[in-house]
Amino acid sequence: MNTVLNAAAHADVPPPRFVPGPPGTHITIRGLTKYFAGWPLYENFDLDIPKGKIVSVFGPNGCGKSTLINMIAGLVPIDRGEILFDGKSLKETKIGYVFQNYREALFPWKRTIDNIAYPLLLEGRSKAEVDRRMDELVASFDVKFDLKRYPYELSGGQQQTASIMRALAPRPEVLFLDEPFSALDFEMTLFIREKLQEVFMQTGTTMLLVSHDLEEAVYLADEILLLTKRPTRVAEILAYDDARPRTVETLSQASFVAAKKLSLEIFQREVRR
Ligand SMILES: Nc1ncnc2c1ncn2[C@@H]1O[C@H](COP(=O)(O)OP(=O)(O)OP(=O)(O)O)[C@@H](O)[C@H]1O
Repeated sequence: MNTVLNAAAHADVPPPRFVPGPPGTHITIRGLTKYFAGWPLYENFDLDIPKGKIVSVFGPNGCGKSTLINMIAGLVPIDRGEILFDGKSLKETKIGYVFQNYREALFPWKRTIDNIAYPLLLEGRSKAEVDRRMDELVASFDVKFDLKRYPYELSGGQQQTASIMRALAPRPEVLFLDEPFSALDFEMTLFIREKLQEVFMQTGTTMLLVSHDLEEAVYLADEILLLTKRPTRVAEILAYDDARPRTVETLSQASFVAAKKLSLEIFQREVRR
């Protein structure tokens, strides 16, 4: 009886009116709800992600940073809600994804060059188009290693470089990066961080970056999205607008130090809550 009454009451509630984001919004998330094992991770979560910016996602352990980008990228199904890219669905949007674990991301049976070209072949590009795009990518990444090698013959940093090149090959509208540096040594982290910044400055691709390292999250970001503990909400969105290219000098600039300090304070406040 109760079920029937509840069902009728539910049916009477009109779905919330879709409210678009402010001008400059790329990704609009409305009413996003996701439960794991009966527990809410996100409940009626709204967010506007700006176009042509790098947004770093930062928050307490297990608050759902990876799940958030995975839901936006369509890798994890959502229970309820709507996610639109410039008003379009995910199916109508070209995206790229860089995984933390590059060792499992590249096809081991394909040469590195064929891994990178793979999404272009999936799109049905001609050989001439693929060759042209590959030349551009090699030039823009200033690749010094042999792309004819298999992934397992490359260093971790070289493999992650190849993963990023593959993700960028089809010129995605949005690039998702889930802790892309966490399996790299310090030298490679610096190298790939600079490459990403260069690519961003060349292309203006919207990027969503999950990072566990606050310095790295702030360094690359135009916005730092700080999340609460679960059920996860937006704690705050901080703008960080130091000029690019950001360099080693940026790290000691007052504006950078202030953005990092404020992010840390919000993070600590949320962890203690
Ligand atoms: N497939 C799943 N089944 C059940 N629970 C899951 C699943 N995926 C994620 N979770 C849970 O959802 C929560 C958020 O996970 P997620 O990996 O998105 O968090 P995160 O903020 O990226 O974590 P971390 O800071 O540890 O990297 C965690 O409590 C996790 O255990």
